[in-house]
Amino acid sequence: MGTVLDTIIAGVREDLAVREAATPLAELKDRVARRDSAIDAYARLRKGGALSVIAEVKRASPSKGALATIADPAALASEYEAGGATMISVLTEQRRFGGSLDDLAAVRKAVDIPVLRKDFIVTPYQVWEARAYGADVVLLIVAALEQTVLESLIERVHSLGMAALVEVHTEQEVERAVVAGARIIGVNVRNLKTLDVDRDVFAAVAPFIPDHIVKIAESGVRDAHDVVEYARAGADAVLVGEALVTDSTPRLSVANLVAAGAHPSLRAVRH
Ligand SMILES: O=P(O)(O)OC[C@@H](O)[C@@H](O)c1c[nH]c2ccccc12
Repeated sequence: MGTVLDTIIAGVREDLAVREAATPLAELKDRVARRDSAIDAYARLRKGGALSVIAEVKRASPSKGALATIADPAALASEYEAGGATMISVLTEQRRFGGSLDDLAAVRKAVDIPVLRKDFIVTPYQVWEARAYGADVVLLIVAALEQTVLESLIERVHSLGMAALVEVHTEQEVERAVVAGARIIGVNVRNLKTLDVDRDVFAAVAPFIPDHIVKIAESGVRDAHDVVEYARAGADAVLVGEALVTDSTPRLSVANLVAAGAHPSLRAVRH
């Protein structure tokens, strides 16, 4: 039996085959050529001493099923932006997360901050697709990719002017990410085999990430306290999904998380 990750990727590949048959790569390339260039997410995340909040548009998850009825993803993203989010993450995987490329395009039109395509990217076609639909950043999951594939996907992402958020779970995966040329690394504290969240994983793995690389703590943020803990452990940014999509006041909640990450007591640990 394969893992949850294997199952998700099998579905992603099936859906991808349908889109590839409908839209040739050449057509995507034409659309990419007509777009404005991507926003420099690396610079935005690096800028300023304060911790950045990346707010996610997430309708469902494999662990919890449906999370929220998001009638208007663009409106939600605008609330996140107004609350002070540095970047918006949009789930585009359909089967388990209920997302779509239409969500990505809608969010892109609504906000002026970088937008991340959160999906299970395994081929260059999906990278072109991300750019064609307006993504500035693409998620690449080390555990899902052979080293040579990871390297070539990072190169493709960079060559299209985008940034790669390279997701890891362990020290060994950090090493693979660094060797492959990652500039932004996210430690996902959700175990992709058991789907359990263990926030201590960030503090255990982050010290192995070199200083020049942006460090993102992914998953499990419930409140300001969790943000402060991740910041103390060296996070430059936190990526928050469930807590925000299930909140009735997302703008205020983002603002609270941003304020927690900017607290003066964190200045000593942030450089
Ligand atoms: O909803 P949470 O616990 O705040 O987590 C957000 C984000 O980290 C999570 O959605 C995520 C992290 N890595 C992923 C990879 C694929 C899909 C989803 C994810």
